Amino acid sequence: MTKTQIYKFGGASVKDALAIQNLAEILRNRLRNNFVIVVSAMGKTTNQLETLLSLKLNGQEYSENSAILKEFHLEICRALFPDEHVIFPKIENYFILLHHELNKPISKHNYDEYYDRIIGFGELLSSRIVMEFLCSQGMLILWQDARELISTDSDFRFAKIDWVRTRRNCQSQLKPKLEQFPVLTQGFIGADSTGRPTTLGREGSDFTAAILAASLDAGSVTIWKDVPGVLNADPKIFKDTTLFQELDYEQAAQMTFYGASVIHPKTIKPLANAGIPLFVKSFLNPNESGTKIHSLAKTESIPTFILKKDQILVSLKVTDFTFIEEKHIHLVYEQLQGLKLRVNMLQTSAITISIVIDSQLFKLEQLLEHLKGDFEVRYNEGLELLTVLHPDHDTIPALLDGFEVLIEQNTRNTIQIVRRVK
Ligand SMILES: Nc1ncnc2c1ncn2[C@@H]1O[C@H](COP(=O)(O)OP(=O)(O)O)[C@@H](O)[C@H]1O
Ligand SMILES: N[C@@H](CC(=O)OP(=O)(O)O)C(=O)O
Repeated sequence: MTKTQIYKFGGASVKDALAIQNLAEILRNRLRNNFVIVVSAMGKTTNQLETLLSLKLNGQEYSENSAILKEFHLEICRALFPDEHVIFPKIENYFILLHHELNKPISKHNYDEYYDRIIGFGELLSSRIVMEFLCSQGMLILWQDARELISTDSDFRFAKIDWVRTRRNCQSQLKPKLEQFPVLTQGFIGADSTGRPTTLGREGSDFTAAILAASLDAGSVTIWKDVPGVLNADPKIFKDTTLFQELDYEQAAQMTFYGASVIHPKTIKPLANAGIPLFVKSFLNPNESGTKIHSLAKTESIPTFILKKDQILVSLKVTDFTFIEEKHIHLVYEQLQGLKLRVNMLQTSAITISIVIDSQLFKLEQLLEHLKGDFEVRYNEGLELLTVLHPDHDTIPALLDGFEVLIEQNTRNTIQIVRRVK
């Protein structure tokens, strides 16, 4: 039997009717049995659902935003389907369910669980629309609710995978279907052991594709993007980028760790462990080879630039005339872990620990609250963290033109700079 192939289509590849028609063309000659299609929410739908949530949290009116989101999906459907198509009542139905959920009470304390009940509607809507469109184009495909496959713990918004149960679900529920038909499902969403919806972290649909691949012993995963493949920098930010034809799993994992957003950071590990190749290809030029990420004996080291925006630099100074010791670092990490915050950069001096973290709703105030008893705390928001892997030192000054550098860290293979626009 041929091995399963997995295609993942992200928000940009399903952002409007033309994009969905293009997706269908990509699939037309490639589709076969043992084929899983994973889709994300359309365009910026997840951000819009986050806006709905914050309006609800602040007790503000959200009905207009919800109406705009519904109209966005209906307009795409009007361009793809005849008026009487079943998709229209289905969309109505999803919005009734969404409002039913939004009518429930929300607070800071149940926010994460509430978030996961709401945010997955983007994927549910897009997967229905794409599935119906593919069927209307003569491609018979089964729709699968990913929450029946992706089993997680109850760590809402950042749920961790229960690999044993997920594998069991995939083998017992998905595999028999795949022997007959291609299956389309949602990225990003799962459910805990009691069936409550969970999500895998923003941009987690790439990770879903990798989880399904590992659980099905798949032959390959292809993620379709609006770029030619993995480049040595984000082409939306940097000029003159170079395409990697191939990358070793480790190189790719390192790039994603520092924030190369083209692939979700958790995607590489399950694929590397199972030796499943990952292809990153352009949905705009689907016949181009893109980037193949697999096990390589020899790797190329060209300068690679990664920029993370919305960073916060927190400086923690000891107040009792001691010097920084392991116990201080331990304390800081313990608080960060409790708040599910990752350190993007750490620097210590005699009396100060400096950490760089992503800006996240509520998190900074909670962190400051927890640490103010042990440290004198200062922070700077609105910063950028620039990481250069395999730096060519001549190019660095140009990257700092017009910026103020707050901290900098150099190793032989990596430079990290926290900068702010002057
Ligand atoms: N090193 C890189 N190579 C290619 N694209 C990159 C890189 N770093 C960041 N990107 C950005 O990743 C984007 C594609 O990822 P993403 O927006 O998450 O896709 P989708 O949501 O459609 O799956 C590109 O449009 C590009 O701006
Ligand atoms: N829709 C979710 C999950 C996701 O992975 O999306 P995308 O594939 O468009 O990055 C998000 O925006 O976070």
